[in-house]
Amino acid sequence: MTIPGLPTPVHSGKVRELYDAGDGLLVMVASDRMSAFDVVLPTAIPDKGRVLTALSLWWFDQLSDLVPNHVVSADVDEYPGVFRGRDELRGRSVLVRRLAMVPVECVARAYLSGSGTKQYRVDGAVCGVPLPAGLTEGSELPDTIFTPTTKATPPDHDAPMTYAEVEAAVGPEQAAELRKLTIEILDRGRRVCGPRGIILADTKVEWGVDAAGTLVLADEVLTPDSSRFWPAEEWQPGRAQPSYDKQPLRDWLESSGWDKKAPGPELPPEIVAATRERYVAAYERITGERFA
Ligand SMILES: Nc1ncnc(-c2cnn(Cc3cccc(F)c3)c2)c1Cl
Repeated sequence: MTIPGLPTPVHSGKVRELYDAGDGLLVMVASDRMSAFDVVLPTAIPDKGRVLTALSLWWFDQLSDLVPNHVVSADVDEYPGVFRGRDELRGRSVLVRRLAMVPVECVARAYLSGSGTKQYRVDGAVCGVPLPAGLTEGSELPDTIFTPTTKATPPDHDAPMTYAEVEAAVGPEQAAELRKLTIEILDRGRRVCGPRGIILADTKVEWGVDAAGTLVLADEVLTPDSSRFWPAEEWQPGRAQPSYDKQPLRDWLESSGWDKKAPGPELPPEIVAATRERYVAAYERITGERFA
């Protein structure tokens, strides 16, 4: 989504852009683009960017007693320069302070799934963390574990890191803080989501360091794009769990005969509507607030 009059993004993700706003500031923008099975689909999901931005901001606020964060403002009328008042950014962007990003994708897991299950089946461990025997896809773990990865540049994939490798990368003090805080964030997210019928299985957070050397929570936090959200009433270890937000889309794609190596197909209106509704429902159930 190139926005006229804005500079070229300093980073373009599958569904997001990052702009330099000068004076040590960045503008993060969440688009309505949807990706599935690692493919960006041609059909946008209306309001997806606004819902995920609102949810992330709500979590930053919920976590503000635990950790400082990079948010400066989410009011586009307060943004600097060419970003100020731009309607294309309203509700789907955040003005943040530029940090020195920690070179580790900080993942915490309370359930075994995806790449974690694959590692477990080979090693009986995930990122070097030994797990009990007898676990399967979707199993709840006895404790929340820290399972970091490298920050690979596409087309390379993020590679699992052992805790010793994190210590070598950032030093033992910061490694201990990354593990403790990342686990605490997932545990807090679970305490909010669980009673509302949503299993928060895992999450990925990104950390930066400010000029004072303090760890600051950056990027997005506890959204369906950075975490696995499962409907609790459908939890069944032993198979891939349905995704709270993506399942209607995944089911349709699988039934449509789409070849996952081919470009993504256009989505029928009812699948777009069902997907939008899942994002809005997740926001309203978690925050207890109506999505406007
Ligand atoms: N506060 C910060 N300071 C320095 N760097 C970052 C940073 C770099 N990359 N990313 C990931 C990303 C966030 C959004 C849109 C994208 F395209 C990519 C975040 C941040 Cl958030």
